[in-house]
Amino acid sequence: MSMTPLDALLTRYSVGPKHLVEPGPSDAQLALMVQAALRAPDHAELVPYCFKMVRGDAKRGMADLFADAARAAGKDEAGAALDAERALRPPMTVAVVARIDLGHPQVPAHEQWAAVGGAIANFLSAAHALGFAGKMLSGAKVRQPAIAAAFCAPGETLVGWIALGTPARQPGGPARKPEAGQVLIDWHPPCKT
Ligand SMILES: Cc1cc2nc3c(=O)[nH]c(=O)nc-3n(C[C@H](O)[C@H](O)[C@H](O)COP(=O)(O)O)c2cc1C
Repeated sequence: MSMTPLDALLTRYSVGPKHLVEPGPSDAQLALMVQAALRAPDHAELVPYCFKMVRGDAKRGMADLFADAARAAGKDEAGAALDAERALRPPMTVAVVARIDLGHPQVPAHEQWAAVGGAIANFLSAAHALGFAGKMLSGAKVRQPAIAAAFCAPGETLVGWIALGTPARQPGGPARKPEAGQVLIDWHPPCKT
């Protein structure tokens, strides 16, 4: 039975790299995820982001960067190996890079960040609708100069990485979330004094 679009939105939840197995998405499936990301609201259609696929030999290169960053942060070889493993484990990793135009005449930075968030959410929901799972991850690594420079041009920000693959465990339903009523509230105009 296929999932309705609303089912996909209501049942998506993050699945971490430990629980992701092959297969990862095909090129055609990745293109659908990116098309879904591009449907997110985006003031003035700035597209203030891009997705960088890490696959094949690039995975090893990212693992080396992660290991070097771990050593630079004072971790021992076991810690460096653990960080390298984070790059190698998921079937596929997609780096999310933001390009926020701080001087845009109409669109302030927070609206551009909202577009980035919408794109990430749509990307993950599309992955889920296609039978995959994933998790957006960041951590201090995104600010590590060598890692940031490896993924970003000047002025860009490394938001983090989406680990992607097939979920290995039975879907257990979405993570605990607030009731809708906690975030959907009636607005009232301020009282005139
Ligand atoms: C930009 C961004 C960065 C994130 N970085 C991390 C992270 O480094 N570690 C982590 O455990 N969760 C991180 N999260 C949160 C997870 O991706 C996930 O959304 C959270 O665990 C809630 O699970 P859910 O998506 O099933 O609601 C990040 C989320 C976003 C949007």
